[in-house]
Amino acid sequence: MWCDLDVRKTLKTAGRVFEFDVQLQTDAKRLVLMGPSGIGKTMVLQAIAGLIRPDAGHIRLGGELLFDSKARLNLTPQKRRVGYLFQNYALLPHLTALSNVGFGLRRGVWGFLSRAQKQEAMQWLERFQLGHLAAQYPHTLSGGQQQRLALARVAILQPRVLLLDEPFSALDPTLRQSMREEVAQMVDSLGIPLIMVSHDDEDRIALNAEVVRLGQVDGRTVRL
Ligand SMILES: Nc1ncnc2c1ncn2[C@@H]1O[C@H](COP(=O)(O)OP(=O)(O)OP(=O)(O)O)[C@@H](O)[C@H]1O
Repeated sequence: MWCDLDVRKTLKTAGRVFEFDVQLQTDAKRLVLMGPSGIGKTMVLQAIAGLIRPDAGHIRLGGELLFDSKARLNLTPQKRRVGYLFQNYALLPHLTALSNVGFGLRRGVWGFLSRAQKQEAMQWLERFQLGHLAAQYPHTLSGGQQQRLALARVAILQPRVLLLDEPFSALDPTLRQSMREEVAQMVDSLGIPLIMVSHDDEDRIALNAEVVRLGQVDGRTVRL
C-alpha cells in the first residue's frame, strides 16, 4: 500500500468544534482531494508535511512511517522529504531564481551555494525552461514562471511526494492548462507521487488522478 493514512484531530475555538477523522488507503500515486470549503483538505496536506500534529492515527507513505501516535513517532518536516507547494508559492523575494531553486540544498541557515550546487540548481532551472531567467528576482517573473520556479525548487529536493494546494486556481485558463500538463509531465518523468487539493474536475482529468472526497457526517469530517 503506497499511501496509508489515519488522521484524527479535534480543533476547538470559541463556540466551534472542528472534528476530523479521515482514513485513506490506496496504491494510486496521483490523488486529488475534493470537498467543500473548510472541510479540512489543506489539513490533510499539513498533516502529511508534518506542519500539524494529528491527535491520533498514523501516516505511512511509500512504506515509511512519518507519524504514528501509538509509537510516539513524529518525524520533523525536514526528515519527511515532502515537497509542499504552497498556494502563494512561498518564493523568497530577495533571492534570484537560481538561489531560490538552490535554497533547499544549502547547509545551515547562512550556507552559501557551492559551485556544484549552483550547477545543479541551474540544471533544474533549465529543466523548467527558466535557465535564461536565473539572475531575475521573483517579482519580475510572470505568474506561470513563478509557478514553474516554485515547482523547480520543490523538485530539486527529490521529494517522496509532491503536495499541491490548489496550484492552478489563480492562473488564467490558458496558463492553467499548460501548468497542468507541466505538472503531469513532471510527475511522470521524475516518478514523484502527487497529492493535490482542487475544486476543479479538469485537474483530476488532466492528471489522471484518483479522487478522494471529504464531507461532513454527524458533524465530523470524514472520507465519503
Ligand atoms: N487553529 C484552528 N482552530 C480551529 N479551527 C481551525 C484552526 N485551523 C483551521 N481550522 C478549521 O479547520 C477547518 C479545515 O480547514 P482547511 O483549511 O483544512 O479547509 P479546506 O478544506 O482546505 O478549505 P478551503 O477549500 O476553503 O481552502 C476549517 O473549518 C477551519 O476553520
